[in-house]
Amino acid sequence: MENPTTSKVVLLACGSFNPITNMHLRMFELARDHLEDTGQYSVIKGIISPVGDAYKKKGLIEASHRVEMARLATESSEWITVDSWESQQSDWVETSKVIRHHYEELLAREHNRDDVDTIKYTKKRRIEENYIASSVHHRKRDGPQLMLLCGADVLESFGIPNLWKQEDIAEIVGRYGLVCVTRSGGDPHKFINQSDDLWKYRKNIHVVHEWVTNDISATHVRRALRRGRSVRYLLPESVVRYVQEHSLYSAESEQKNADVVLAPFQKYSDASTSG
Ligand SMILES: Nc1ncnc2c1ncn2[C@@H]1O[C@H](COP(=O)(O)OP(=O)(O)OP(=O)(O)O)[C@@H](O)[C@H]1O
Ligand SMILES: O=C(O)c1ccc[n+]([C@@H]2O[C@H](COP(=O)([O-])O)[C@@H](O)[C@H]2O)c1
Repeated sequence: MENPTTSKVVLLACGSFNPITNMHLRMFELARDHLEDTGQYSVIKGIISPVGDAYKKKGLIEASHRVEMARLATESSEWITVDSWESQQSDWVETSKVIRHHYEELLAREHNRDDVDTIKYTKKRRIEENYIASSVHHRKRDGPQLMLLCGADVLESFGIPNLWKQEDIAEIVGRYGLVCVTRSGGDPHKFINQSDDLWKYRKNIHVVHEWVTNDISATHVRRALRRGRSVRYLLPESVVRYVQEHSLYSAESEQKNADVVLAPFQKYSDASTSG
């Protein structure tokens, strides 16, 4: 049964997912536990949104493979899903626009649910129309919240000059909210404290501490694969099989986009390929 005192939350994670790792999945579990522990939130859904090919990060393999691997990885989850909208866009889409897209979808779905509920209710008790109108209004106000879920490296990338637009950061953190999972080497609390922009919105930033130092990165996985090393237990078994069946991640695939002249938003992605 839904708890009327908690706000429903949908978590959205954006990234390359090249390929999806167990840590990406764990990030969702950690975030859900953390938010629900506060007693204020109920996490109803997680969405993984792999970036499109136009992101042109070095070594980024085709979106169709990355989306399929994410689908396989989440097959057994009751609440984490994959959405291919972002990956299907021909141009790179800024994260603020990806969030907006998903928020609109969420509102549209809520709206449809309200319509269905209203019809059911009207059939049952036609005379109480005023009550129906007010309850619909109330539900909209209390509709699900969408929060961006990321690792500390993404939060810290907010500080890289000319990477993110200031108004986008304000929109993401101020309007939607952020859940940030610690990653070895980073200190999100310190970073928030040192940024006036983030400090302003600190109440909307939920820092989740991962106590088990877990340095799985997609970069590490790709490196192991091109060296013919095992990646078992770093990735879900179904993803390991998919990688093998399609012979993904070789020295050649790592050179994809190596000659691309980087746009400002890609400078971070290149620098982050160090894990
Ligand atoms: N080990 C980890 N701990 C915390 N967050 C993580 C971890 N690995 C990935 N993430 C987060 O998952 C999201 C998607 O990450 P991404 O696809 O860039 O994976 P990555 O492992 O960082 O990739 P790469 O090594 O290719 O840069 C980002 O928000 C990132 O911060
Ligand atoms: O919206 C922006 O300005 C922006 C700037 C830099 C990076 N991003 C997003 O951040 C994510 C970074 O992923 P990755 O794999 O490069 O670490 C990816 O989804 C990018 O689209 C977004």
